[in-house]
Amino acid sequence: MSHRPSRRVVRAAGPPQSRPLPAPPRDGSGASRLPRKAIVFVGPMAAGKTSIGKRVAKELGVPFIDTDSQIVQRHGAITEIFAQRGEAEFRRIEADVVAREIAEPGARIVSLGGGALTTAQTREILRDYPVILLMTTERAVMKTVNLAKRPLLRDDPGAWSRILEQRRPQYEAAAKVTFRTDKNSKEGITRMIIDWIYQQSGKY
Ligand SMILES: Nc1ncnc2c1ncn2[C@@H]1O[C@H](COP(=O)(O)OP(=O)(O)O)[C@@H](O)[C@H]1O
Ligand SMILES: O=C(O)C1=C[C@@H](OP(=O)(O)O)[C@@H](O)[C@H](O)C1
Ligand SMILES: [Mg+2]
Repeated sequence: MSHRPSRRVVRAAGPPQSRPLPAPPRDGSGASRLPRKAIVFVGPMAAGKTSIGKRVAKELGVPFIDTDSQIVQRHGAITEIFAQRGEAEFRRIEADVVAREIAEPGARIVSLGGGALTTAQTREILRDYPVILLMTTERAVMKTVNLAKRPLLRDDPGAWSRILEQRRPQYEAAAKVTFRTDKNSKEGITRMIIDWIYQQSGKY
């Protein structure tokens, strides 16, 4: 039977802290304390999955994979895929890329697109993975989001909240832990996530 770690929600609150990023353990056990499989970032559009995922991977010294980037490399711009082939075809391509990247052995960070969990196959595969949900607010997103790259928001930025409410149950069911990216600096969030990953030692 697969091991199902208990869910824990970390609500980032309070002022940004100045503690440095956690150093890898001095006994050289850092790598052995990491999961031997993908650590997966999920969450709504522009919550920070790509940017925080990249930082966490760099700090841990493990590969970083962004499934949207993989799709763009193989199939061209996401806006073009949506416009010319439709969202259903995009989801099919996305599900294949996610399945392939998640199946690679060894510690690595895999950041998904915000709609990846709308595919049942992806939700099922992720049940036994350390899945980190990044959550934010429409207010915070509207300050930072690059609308040109996100076809679902481009013509209707207010769709962010409506889409989030539709998907929230899927995000919450998949998440083993949640971090708020609207309440902390990128460095602070990165540090908390790395702490959490090391706390998972031996679970995955
Ligand atoms: N505290 C924060 N955490 C994460 N992202 C932040 C934060 N503050 C600002 N941002 C910005 O928000 C945007 C998030 O975009 P991105 O990482 O592409 O999100 P996603 O991959 O979830 O769509 C980036 O431009 C990032 O620089
Ligand atoms: O939420 C979504 O349906 C989407 C999110 C995007 O990724 P980000 O969440 O990284 O912006 C990208 O996959 C595509 O535009 C569709
Ligand atoms: Mg992204």
